[in-house]
Amino acid sequence: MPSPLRELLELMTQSVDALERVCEEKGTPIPDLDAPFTPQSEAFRKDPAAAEATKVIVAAAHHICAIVSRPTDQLYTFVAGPTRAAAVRTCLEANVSEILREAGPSGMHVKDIAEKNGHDAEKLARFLRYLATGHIFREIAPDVFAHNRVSSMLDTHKPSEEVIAKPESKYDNTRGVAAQVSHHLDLTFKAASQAWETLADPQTRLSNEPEDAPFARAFPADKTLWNLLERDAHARNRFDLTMIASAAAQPPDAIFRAFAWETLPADALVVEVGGGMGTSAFPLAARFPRLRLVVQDLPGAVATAAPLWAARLPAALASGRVLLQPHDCFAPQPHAPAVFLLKMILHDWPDAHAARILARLRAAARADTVLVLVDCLVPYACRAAPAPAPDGAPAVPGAADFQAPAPLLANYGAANEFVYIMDMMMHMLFNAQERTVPQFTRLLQSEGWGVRAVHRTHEGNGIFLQSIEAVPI
Ligand SMILES: C[S@@+](CC[C@H](N)C(=O)[O-])C[C@H]1O[C@@H](n2cnc3c(N)ncnc32)[C@H](O)[C@@H]1O
Repeated sequence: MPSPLRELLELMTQSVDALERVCEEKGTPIPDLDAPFTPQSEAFRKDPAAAEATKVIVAAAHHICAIVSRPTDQLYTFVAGPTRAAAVRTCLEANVSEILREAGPSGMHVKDIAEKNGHDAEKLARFLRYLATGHIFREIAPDVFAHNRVSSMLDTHKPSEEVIAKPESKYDNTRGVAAQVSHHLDLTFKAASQAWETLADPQTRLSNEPEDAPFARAFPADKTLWNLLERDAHARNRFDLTMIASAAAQPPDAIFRAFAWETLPADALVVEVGGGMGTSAFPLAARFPRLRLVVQDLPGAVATAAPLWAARLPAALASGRVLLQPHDCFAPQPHAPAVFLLKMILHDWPDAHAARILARLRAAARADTVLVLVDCLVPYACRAAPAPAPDGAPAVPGAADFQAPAPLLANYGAANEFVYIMDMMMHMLFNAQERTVPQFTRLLQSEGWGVRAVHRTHEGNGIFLQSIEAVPI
């Protein structure tokens, strides 16, 4: 009987073989860790067999580390979270990425980096060396650092002189990942520092109110992230870019697979609740110009979104096909559309609040209204049979999690860690959560919605921004 270590190694070997085979057939190289990211460097992932092989390799590699590492070393991969985060934040906000991009593949001595950004060279070298040890940046000669594929994600692609001179507009008009990292390392990081204090306090321990989240303890004047974003235009802009980055992490046509939009009649009304910058509404309006779309959000978000629409799809607003509407999702819903779309909305709210949002939509819904939720679907870490459908009804298509081959963790372990990271972030920021399919099912049912189908895609690992279709019951 082979040991788990051998079995994991065997899975890894088979997956490396499969990955190399697909990459050779498709002409999509396995990326070079030492070269900066390009969209082409990730092209191999589009193939489902390559994506599956990648997940198994990552999950098996981490699982093997957990078996053979000293337990304290393994523990410290988590204990060191704040230290790791602080090192990334330092290099991000000290504009090291922009400086190193301009230096090119031969890199730059840390004294020259410090000369440009005005920081202490010795300290910068230590942060950079720590990150290089985690495969973020490279130390290519003593104290000489260069980008690699991972560190290049921190680059805004703006001139270093500009971001050093104008830090407040550093993330404006960027493609988003650096802004997303900045948002998390600033607001989420500070909120996370208060997670235990919030749970230790009997006043907040059992509360699920957003005003009692760790965020509120870190930012007592604002209480919620939404209040902070309404008063701080820089933070709002950076947050909106995080949504654009999340959308960019998905294939551009992902929203088209969330629901069969083509089955809607001409002039059908789609209301997107909390539509933000239109990461879904833009592609929908462009591909289905006969649909009518109402994109609702808080006034600050609508004000930021309006010029984006005016620039990208001016005809949509001018013709009245797309309406941007300031609307609080806790207020009565004024429309009875063919489809309500909520993407990354319910994960921002604890159950009681999410139920109130769903109740407003149910009260406004027609008998044939469809509710489309796009959110993460959290898998269990263990092997679990799909939850039985209520009253012996047939199982909901797509409800079962994708499961990894044994002895990997059923949820593909570290390969899917991002969904648990997001779940923790939702806790820190909002007292909210990502949900399992059974949790969504119960929540929806409590407000008169029945789950009709779950749509999972390989690109999202069956987890990231998948969709649930629900109908009035
Ligand atoms: C996580 S973002 C998702 C944005 C968008 N659906 C997307 O996927 O790009 C959540 C959105 O909910 C909006 N929001 C927060 N509170 C709201 C409320 N009470 N009513 C309506 N929208 C709200 C935020 O402004 C933000 O744009």
